Amino acid sequence: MMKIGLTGGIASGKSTVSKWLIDHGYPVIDADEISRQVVEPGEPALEQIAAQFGNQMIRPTGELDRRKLGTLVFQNSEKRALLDSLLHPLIRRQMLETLDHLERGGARVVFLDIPLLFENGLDTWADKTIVVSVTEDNQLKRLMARNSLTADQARARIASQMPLSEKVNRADAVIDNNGSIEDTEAQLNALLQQWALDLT
Ligand SMILES: CC(C)(COP(=O)(O)OP(=O)(O)OC[C@H]1O[C@@H](n2cnc3c(N)ncnc32)[C@H](O)[C@@H]1O)[C@@H](O)C(=O)NCCC(=O)NCCS
Ligand SMILES: Nc1ncnc2c1ncn2[C@@H]1O[C@H](COP(=O)(O)OP(=O)(O)OP(=O)(O)O)[C@@H](O)[C@H]1O
Repeated sequence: MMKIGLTGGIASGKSTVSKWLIDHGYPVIDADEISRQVVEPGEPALEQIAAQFGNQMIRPTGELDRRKLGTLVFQNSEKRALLDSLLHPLIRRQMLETLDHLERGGARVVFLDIPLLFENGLDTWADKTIVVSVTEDNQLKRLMARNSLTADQARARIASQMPLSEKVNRADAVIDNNGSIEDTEAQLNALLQQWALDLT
């Protein structure tokens, strides 16, 4: 089974690319989605977050207050490291389980949509890597719009990751997502053909 690591900078367009892949029948393991599953009400990780970061991180509904925790960890790297140390082992374990399941099911290819692929050395799991890239200006604008953040808040989030330019340098292939979605889809199509991964 060929494993393709899919990454980029925050708000560079990974989810947009992932959605296209899923719509076209490819299996995608989404680390962000798993990171939400492991903190659902009743999960031990949610209790650990309450214990380490305070009960004010849990909403009256019993769910994690993602906005509040995000505001804290993206302006405090020690707190972010603490959160990462709680969640990353759980996320990794779930990803490995799903990989195993897909492998047993005879999948030919799987995409690993992982924002911190290079930061956490998970590119070693992948046969090839794709980075979804945008200019700093587009990244900032899209992140501010999507998450209703100020420019300073958005810059802090961008700064919490490896510079996108460095990810581009490490990638086997780069998708430029500055243009229209159709532009991006055309690049993906071409790449999948080049790598002989088209399903048609
Ligand atoms: C801090 C949290 C609660 C904020 O939640 P929120 O719903 O606002 O954001 P979401 O989870 O959709 O993440 C949005 C993007 O932020 C970036 N990001 C998230 N966590 C981190 C992190 N620890 N370090 C650097 N970038 C991160 C990623 O690019 C991600 O795609 C959440 O991101 C979280 O639990 N992060 C820790 C787990 C993690 O590392 N997730 C990302 C990779 S698996
Ligand atoms: N080609 C495009 N043109 C205009 N807007 C776009 C384009 N691609 C993505 N967007 C928008 O930019 C924002 C970020 O895209 P997306 O959520 O796919 O990024 P991401 O890399 O998955 O982000 P994160 O790392 O935060 O999960 C979204 O609001 C999305 O709708």
